[in-house]
Parts: sequence; C-alpha cells; structure tokens
Amino acid sequence: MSGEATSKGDPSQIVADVHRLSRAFRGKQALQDVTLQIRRGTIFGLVGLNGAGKTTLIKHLIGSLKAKHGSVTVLGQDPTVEPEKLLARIGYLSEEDSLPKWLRVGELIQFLRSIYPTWSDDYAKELCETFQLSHNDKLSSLSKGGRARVGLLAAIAHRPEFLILDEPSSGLDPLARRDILEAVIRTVSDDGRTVLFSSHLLDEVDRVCDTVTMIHQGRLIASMEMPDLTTRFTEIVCRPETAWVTPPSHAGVFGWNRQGNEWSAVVDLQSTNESALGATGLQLIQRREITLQRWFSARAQDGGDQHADSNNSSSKETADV
Ligand SMILES: Nc1ncnc2c1ncn2[C@@H]1O[C@H](COP(=O)(O)OP(=O)(O)OP(=O)(O)O)[C@@H](O)[C@H]1O
Repeated sequence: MSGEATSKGDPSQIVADVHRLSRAFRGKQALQDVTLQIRRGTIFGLVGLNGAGKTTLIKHLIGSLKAKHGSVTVLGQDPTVEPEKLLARIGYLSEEDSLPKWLRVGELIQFLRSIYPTWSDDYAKELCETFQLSHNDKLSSLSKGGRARVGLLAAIAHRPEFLILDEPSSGLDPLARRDILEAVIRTVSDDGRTVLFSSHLLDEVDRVCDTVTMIHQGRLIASMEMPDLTTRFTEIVCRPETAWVTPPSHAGVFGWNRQGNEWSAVVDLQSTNESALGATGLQLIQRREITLQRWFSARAQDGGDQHADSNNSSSKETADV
C-alpha cells in the first residue's frame, strides 16, 4: 500500500504526501482516510463526482485548510506552516473566478511579478500572446474564458514546481480548453515540474494525465497509472438468452448497463478472465477497449463498493501513483 511505498520511495521525488487525511464539515464527512502521493514530474489526474471531496483535498494541499486528522506534506513542508514560502513554489487555479476585476491585465502582471521571485517576464509575454491577452484588457470586461486564461497565466508564469488546477476547464469552450491543456503540458515538460489536474472532463484527463485517482464520497477508491486502465480493464457486451431482471453478480465485473437486449459491463482482468466469465453462462458478443469515461461511470455506479479494484491492494492500483 501507499504507506509502504512512501518508505521505499525516494522522498525527494514526492511532491505531495497525504497520509490518512480525514475532514468533516458540520458532521458530514468530506474526506475519509485518504492516503496518496504525487510523484515529481507527473501529471496527476483527480476525478470524482460533484461533492466527492476533490476541492477539500486541494485546499489541504495549498494550506487553506489545516489537516485535523492525518497529515499533508507538500514540497517537503506542512502547507500551513510558512505558507507564503510554499505558495511561491506552487501555482494554483481554482474553479472560482477570484481575480481582482478592477485591475487591467498589465496591472495584475505588475503585481504578481513583485510577489513571485521566480516570475518570468518572457514566459508571461509568451502566455499573453498564446492566450490573446493585452496588458490593456480590463479584467471586468473580459469573458469568463478570457478571465480563466488570465488565471492560468497568473498560476504558471512564475514557473511553479507544483501546479494545481481545480476544474480549470469549467465553462470554457473547447479552444480555450486546448490552450489550458497545452500550457499544462508545456509547464510539465519543463524538467521536473508536476501538475495536479482535477477535472470532470474525462477525455482531457485521459489525454494529458499520467495517472488517475478517483475519490468517491470522500474516499479514495482507485488510483492507477493511465496505461494500466486499458491493460487491466476491458468492457464486455453480453446478450442474455433469457431476459435478466438484474445482471449476474461476478467478482471483477461491475457497472452493468442495459441497452435494449444487450448488457455491457466493465471487467477487471486482474480479478477474472473471459473463460471464467464463459463458465458462468455469460454469452459475450463483444469486447471493447475501455475508456476512462466508462470505467469512471462504472465505478461511480457501483458506489466505489465493487470488488474489481478496490480490494486488490496488492496490485499496482494503490494510492502511490
Ligand atoms: N466549507 C464547507 N462547509 C461545509 N461543507 C463543505 C465545505 N466545503 C466542502 N463541503 C462539503 O464537503 C463535500 C466535498 O466537497 P468538495 O467541494 O470537496 O467536493 P468536490 O469533489 O470538489 O465537488 P465539485 O466537483 O462539485 O467541485 C461536499 O458535500 C461539500 O458540500
């Protein structure tokens, strides 16, 4: 499990280390016993339904919430101790539009370059060109997408070691999303930089992330390297000879979906295989490559409670990704 991996791993390669973090708000559990590590130089995808606990986790990482149960270390420090030191090394873009709207783009840049020792004028200029922003633009008169681009510029022009993007794509058109993702990739390609990308847009997570971690109702229910998604999971389609009222229960098969006479499900090939499925009388008519979207909806549908991957802590699918 991840605790074991922590002790074995090189600590300098761990950008964020979350150990048994729990958080409740007014008696309601927002995070429960979450343990994970984010490795240097990776793009870490964080997914989960609305209210799963993603932003609560991120708030602990940037030090706006202090861990009450469990511990959080980011770039080797407790984010709530000397937060200004840490914040100079990380970039953060939240889903909320929190830019000071009374400023112009150029004024905001002047302010930011005075607080970030590593601010890069050249990179800020390049980003202004890429995002088609002018120093003269008033933040109040920019579109939502325009302000999101300014937010991204503000988050990355000091070339942070660790960039945290919390739903950066929400409300943006596909072109603006491309800008964001390309900027993310560029940032990461600078040697050794790390990104946490929290998003509901699973095709984007699939396209840019090295790993994916899913939180469901405050619990971390799955975490894996992206290539493992397609080697470990597959989607099957069955046509029952006699109509099913409910699909059969089989270890490693989850997220059943009905389409007319056919049923599809996700199979964890580590827990079961097709010959074992055949022996149960399941008549397979098709096998499809899994998508992140299908895996995610299957996991969410089963409430994170099925046995396909959550019980296989001996596999690669631990929180150490
Ligand atoms: N300050 C707060 N006070 C009370 N409840 C809170 C607070 N912050 C979060 N919560 C609750 O904690 C749970 C997790 O919320 P969180 O914002 O972390 O989820 P999320 O995964 O980021 O959701 P979304 O995808 O909708 O942004 C939710 O039930 C939310 O209502």
